[in-house]
Amino acid sequence: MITMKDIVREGHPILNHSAKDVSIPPTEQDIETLKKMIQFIKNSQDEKIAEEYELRAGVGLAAPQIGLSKRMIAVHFEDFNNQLYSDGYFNPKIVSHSVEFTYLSSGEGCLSVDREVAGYVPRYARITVSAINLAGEHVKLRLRGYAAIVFQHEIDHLNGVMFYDRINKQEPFLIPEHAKACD
Ligand SMILES: OCN(O)CCCc1ccccc1
Ligand code: NI
Repeated sequence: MITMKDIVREGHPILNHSAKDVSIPPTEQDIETLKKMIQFIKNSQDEKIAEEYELRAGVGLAAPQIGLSKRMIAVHFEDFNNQLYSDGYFNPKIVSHSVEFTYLSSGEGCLSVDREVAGYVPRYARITVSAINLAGEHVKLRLRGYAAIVFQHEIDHLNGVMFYDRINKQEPFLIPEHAKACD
């Protein structure tokens, strides 16, 4: 099982590099890895397991965070309408996005960043993501609000981008233009 010792922390170069596409169809090993990533996220949200294994709660995970420079992400969370997102994706790609931006008023954190970084992280308010899910289906996800934010945070990891790279250095709490808080 994946635990915090497997999570790569900022400063490790893999977090600043673009990851490689997974060859399709994914190998048994890629599928196994993605299943373990989903399980880690679920475990991190289970009070007992998280306490027992000292897991930091997360809503998503990208393969570079476990030292694998491959375009794979896992998510497990409910959005503000209680819609559950729980799956793994190979080669997720943002194929279109809104002009409008959104952001979490509480800012963002990251399992690979052991410190608070204050400020708003501007993200597209709506995105369309094409990907291959764990079941091997080509899917097209139309995401908005919190779901759009989580997926952008994870896809950023595949491109070597950390959430704090997007915070306005001069004015961290500057409201981005055409932006509305998502919470
Ligand atoms: O990359 C996964 N991660 O570090 C876990 C937290 C993900 C996250 C996503 C959106 C907003 C806040 C935090
Ligand atoms: Ni992260």
